[in-house]
Amino acid sequence: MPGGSNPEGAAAAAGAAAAGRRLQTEFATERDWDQFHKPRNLLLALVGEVGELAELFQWKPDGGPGPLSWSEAERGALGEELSDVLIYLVALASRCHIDLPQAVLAKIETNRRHYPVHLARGSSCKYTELPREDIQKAESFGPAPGATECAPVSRGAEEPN
Ligand SMILES: Nc1ccn([C@H]2C[C@H](O)[C@@H](COP(=O)(O)OP(=O)(O)OP(=O)(O)O)O2)c(=O)n1
Repeated sequence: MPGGSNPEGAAAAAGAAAAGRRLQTEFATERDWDQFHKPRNLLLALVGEVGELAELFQWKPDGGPGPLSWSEAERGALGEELSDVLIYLVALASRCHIDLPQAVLAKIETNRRHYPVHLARGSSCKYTELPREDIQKAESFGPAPGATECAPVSRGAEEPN
């Protein structure tokens, strides 16, 4: 079922994305910025904002406090950069006539198919490396030649972020 076990959450996310797209279209149109918002421009702007997001994390020490413990100012910046990424992503999808909410729901279904709980739980393996005899045949996915099976993730051994 599209939306999986939380259809209300998926519907709310789709509604928020649609509202964001409307507001961003209005923002650009009233500034006569549509001329600057070609797909390539929006993609590069998106990548630039991902870089700004990465800057917030880049010199944090390994094992240091994660984003939940950051200062109020840092968390404010985190919210802004995440928003910039989302705004450009939504604009890019719209400019490319991709129905992003619908595409996201469809992709989540694909992800569920690629990573069945009974095979993927506790494992960080790529789906092509999961031991999936039956699904492998059905979908013609096979491990890459020479690929080694990846080890299940041990919950106790997680790195701090
Ligand atoms: N041509 C533009 C310029 C800006 N924006 C919107 C989308 C982003 O949410 C935000 C990006 O603005 P800036 O380029 O000023 O970047 P920042 O907000 O990240 O500012 P700074 O670089 O100072 O952090 O504004 C836009 O839609 N189209």
